[in-house]
Amino acid sequence: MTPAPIAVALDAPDLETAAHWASLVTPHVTTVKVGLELYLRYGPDVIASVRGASGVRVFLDLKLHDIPNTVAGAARAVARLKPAILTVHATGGPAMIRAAVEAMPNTQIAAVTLLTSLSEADLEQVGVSGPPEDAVRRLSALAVAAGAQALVCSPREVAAVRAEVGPGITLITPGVRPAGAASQDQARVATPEQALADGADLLVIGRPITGSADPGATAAGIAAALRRVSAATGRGA
Ligand SMILES: O=C(O)c1cc(=O)[nH]c(=O)n1[C@@H]1O[C@H](COP(=O)(O)O)[C@@H](O)[C@H]1O
Repeated sequence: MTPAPIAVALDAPDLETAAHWASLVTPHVTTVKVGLELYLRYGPDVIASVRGASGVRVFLDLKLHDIPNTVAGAARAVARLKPAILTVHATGGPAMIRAAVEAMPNTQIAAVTLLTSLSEADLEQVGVSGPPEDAVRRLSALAVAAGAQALVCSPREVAAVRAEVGPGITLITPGVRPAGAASQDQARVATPEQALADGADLLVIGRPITGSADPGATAAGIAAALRRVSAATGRGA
């Protein structure tokens, strides 16, 4: 069975747990994601540990956000780890995004538009007013013009982003919750099936898989649901 276009967020407090989750889900998904919790605790070695023998694609989610010179240096520092994807914040602006792209020619730089944990009211508080979709579209166009090959947005905006940037850009959606699952600290969410049907190329899913009693079986179940969407729509998986 072809693995599904899912990046499992390995947000674990220790390396053994993260590596165990990775081994359970890798038969079913294309990618695992290492974020700030693991990277800040264990450093660069964490990448080899979760990649393991399977050689699964590793998405390094550091969400870099600084002046262009500092981001270029940080990107050069992690380039040797050969992650498939590295995140930067789109609000860092075009020069910062371009600095990351130029520093990591062998990694897809993914620009995070507006965090999926922010509601419309939260966005208003930080000065982003109006429908989130408008700002997400604007940041997406800016990031792609600066050389980003991938974008991170909520599944609620993915169709609008696809219309904005066309087919060649990888669209990554966290904020994914199977029907009936708690949204936890995520605000702009949709189901895996909806995210894929609306144009997502890679679904980031963490706690609904890693917090379940059997992460391997849960990942397999979501992968099967995505295959049914693909069969019906011709999209993904
Ligand atoms: O860049 C990300 O991956 C990301 C961007 C975003 O806007 N929202 C978001 O939740 N994420 C990450 O996606 C994962 C979502 O995890 P769950 O909420 O447990 O499914 C976490 O590791 C977040 O750090």
